[in-house]
Amino acid sequence: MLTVRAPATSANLGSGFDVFGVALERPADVVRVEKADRTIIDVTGAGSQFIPEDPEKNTVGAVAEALDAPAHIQIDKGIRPASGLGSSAASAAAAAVALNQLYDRGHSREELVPIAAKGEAVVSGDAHDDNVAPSIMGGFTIATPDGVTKVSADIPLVACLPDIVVSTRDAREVVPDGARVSQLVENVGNAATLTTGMHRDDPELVGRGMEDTVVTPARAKLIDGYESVREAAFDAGATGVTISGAGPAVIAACYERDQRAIGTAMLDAFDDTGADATVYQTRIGQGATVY
Ligand SMILES: Nc1ncnc2c1ncn2[C@@H]1O[C@H](COP(=O)(O)OP(=O)(O)OP(=O)(O)O)[C@@H](O)[C@H]1O
Ligand SMILES: N[C@@H](CCO)C(=O)O
Repeated sequence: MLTVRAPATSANLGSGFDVFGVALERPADVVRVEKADRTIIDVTGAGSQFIPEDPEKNTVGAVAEALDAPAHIQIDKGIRPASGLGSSAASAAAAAVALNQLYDRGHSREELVPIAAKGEAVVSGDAHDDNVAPSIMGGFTIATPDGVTKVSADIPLVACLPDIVVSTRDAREVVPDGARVSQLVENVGNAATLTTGMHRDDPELVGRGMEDTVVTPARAKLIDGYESVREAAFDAGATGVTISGAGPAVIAACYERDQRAIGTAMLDAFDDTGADATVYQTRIGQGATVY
């Protein structure tokens, strides 16, 4: 039996749609694997009642198939599904790392990224790498078709997850077909600012670079209270606020001294809309860990 813990992640960070991602110190999924004649999946933990155990429908099934590594796979969910915190990706990332080692396949962490992304294709119809890359490799990652670039940044973050569900599949439907050149120019500036901030461990630059006028406004409509939560987080000291992944979680970059106040402000703002929420005071963390 081999055990791997893979962290939650926050993709996009506003200006880096389908490219940027960060590993979060917490929460995380824990996956245990042992060799078997065919793949059998058991799921327990947060939101497990909504997660299929059929290998054709669970993200880890596609990973076992891609690695030709049939196994009994036990998933203990620490990350609720349809959260925007890379729940489906964390299981896939953990399974990829675990099965690669169990079957001695010899893939590097970077090589495991597109393999784990096959799991994402099962649930969202699209094999985007921006959640699996940081969950496997840790830090801040830039995932492009040419590979993954990683920066080991240290930035405090607050993630606030309301008690509502937004599926990635639905949130991808509202992504606009195009953007104006002025928006492209703005996003290039923001993405470059954010990347520089990651290299310098600078929450101001990272926060400023999280602005996006293309995808985020279209998706904000799917999250009741998003604008007021964002405003409350800024008022409490956040340096940047955006939708985490496909939502409904909202992520704020900040200085450590402001984390608690920002968490409380976001919770209160969701509460005003009638939604319960969970706050994670977290920071950029490491990738999947083998026990
Ligand atoms: N191992 C798994 N863990 C979580 N969800 C899974 C898993 N396998 C299949 N699913 C399905 O994937 C969907 C959740 O994935 P989705 O991408 O919508 O959310 P997410 O991973 O939390 O969000 P995001 O990618 O925006 O961070 C649910 O329908 C769930 O049943
Ligand atoms: N980049 C993806 C992340 C969620 O899986 C999206 O925003 O749709």
